[in-house]
Amino acid sequence: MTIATPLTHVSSPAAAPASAALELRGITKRFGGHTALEDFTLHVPRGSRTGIIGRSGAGKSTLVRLLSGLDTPDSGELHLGGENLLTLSPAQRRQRQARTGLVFQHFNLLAQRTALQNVALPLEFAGVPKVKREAQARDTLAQVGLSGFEDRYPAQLSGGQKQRVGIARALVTGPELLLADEATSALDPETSASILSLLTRIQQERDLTLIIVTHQMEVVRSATTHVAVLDHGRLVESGETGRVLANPQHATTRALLGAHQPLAELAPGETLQQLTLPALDAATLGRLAALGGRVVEAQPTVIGGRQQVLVWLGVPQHLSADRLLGQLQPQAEEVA
Ligand SMILES: Nc1ncnc2c1ncn2[C@@H]1O[C@H](COP(=O)(O)OP(=O)(O)OP(=O)(O)O)[C@@H](O)[C@H]1O
Repeated sequence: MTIATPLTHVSSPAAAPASAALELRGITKRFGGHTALEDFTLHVPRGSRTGIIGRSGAGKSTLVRLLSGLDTPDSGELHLGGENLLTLSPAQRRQRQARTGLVFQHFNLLAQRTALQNVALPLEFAGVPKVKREAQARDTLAQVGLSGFEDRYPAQLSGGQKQRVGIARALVTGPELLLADEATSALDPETSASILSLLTRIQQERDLTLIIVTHQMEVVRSATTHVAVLDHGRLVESGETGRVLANPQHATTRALLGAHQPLAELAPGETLQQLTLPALDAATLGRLAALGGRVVEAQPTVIGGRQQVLVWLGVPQHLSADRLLGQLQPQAEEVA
């Protein structure tokens, strides 16, 4: 059983420190009494494809809003290209953050504009003359495989084609950093794979830094060089993707990998449920037994600075996760 010590850098500690495209230091963001990000520190190497993965509620969207300048942390430092953006005036900060290209889950294309006009929009905002911006938009559409689609409206494009337009729009201003927020979550697996290979090719050809925010380990596995695992607003594990996936140290990483599912231990008629509990005490075990469930495996973990127990349960097939949670309240906090 291992309790991971959160690493603060995605580069290997043994390696010479790579220069950072982006560095977050001790970032905390609260909403009222709720802490969405806590003392979050992350070093994103220049020229890497870094995945940031976490379950629902881990803090991914909060992080994306901070990185894209839509929100400000309560404390901490956000260095882009070696400069702490949080010490700049709002206007300077907006100007610097415009160097980050954003790719969205739901494409965010303007329905009344053609593909070409959508891609040209950031250049229009930047005051680039029409002929020049349309030529640049045409070139960028060609780079994402959409030559011939310039005059189509979003409603005339497939999901994958819309996302290609979204990527072209993010690239047209020549950003140093590309931030893809769940960019393939709305797509079928085949289209998702083609968008990930496009992002990988573009990152390599343009030598930019790509950050992929996702809840899917498959995306991390297929498209990233580095990964950071976010859980309850904290960084719990990070490093080179191959190393982390080959030897995940934290229970959350293992749960996301699905690599640590003791299916072999299940009895006929049982299904596996995974819960995080504050403690595995006699009262909880009693409630479980009354429901016909049993503990298959348990391991200690630390979530949000608190000691917890990650428990795999064999439960009767008719027992839904919701009912299980309801019966174990207040002990159970979540179903993974
Ligand atoms: N504006 C807000 N006001 C209050 N709480 C918020 C706000 N935004 C986020 N939170 C809370 O902060 C935590 C992190 O939310 P966030 O949306 O960043 O998670 P996420 O990892 O993006 O989840 P998902 O994958 O479900 O979108 C959650 O507990 C959420 O309820």
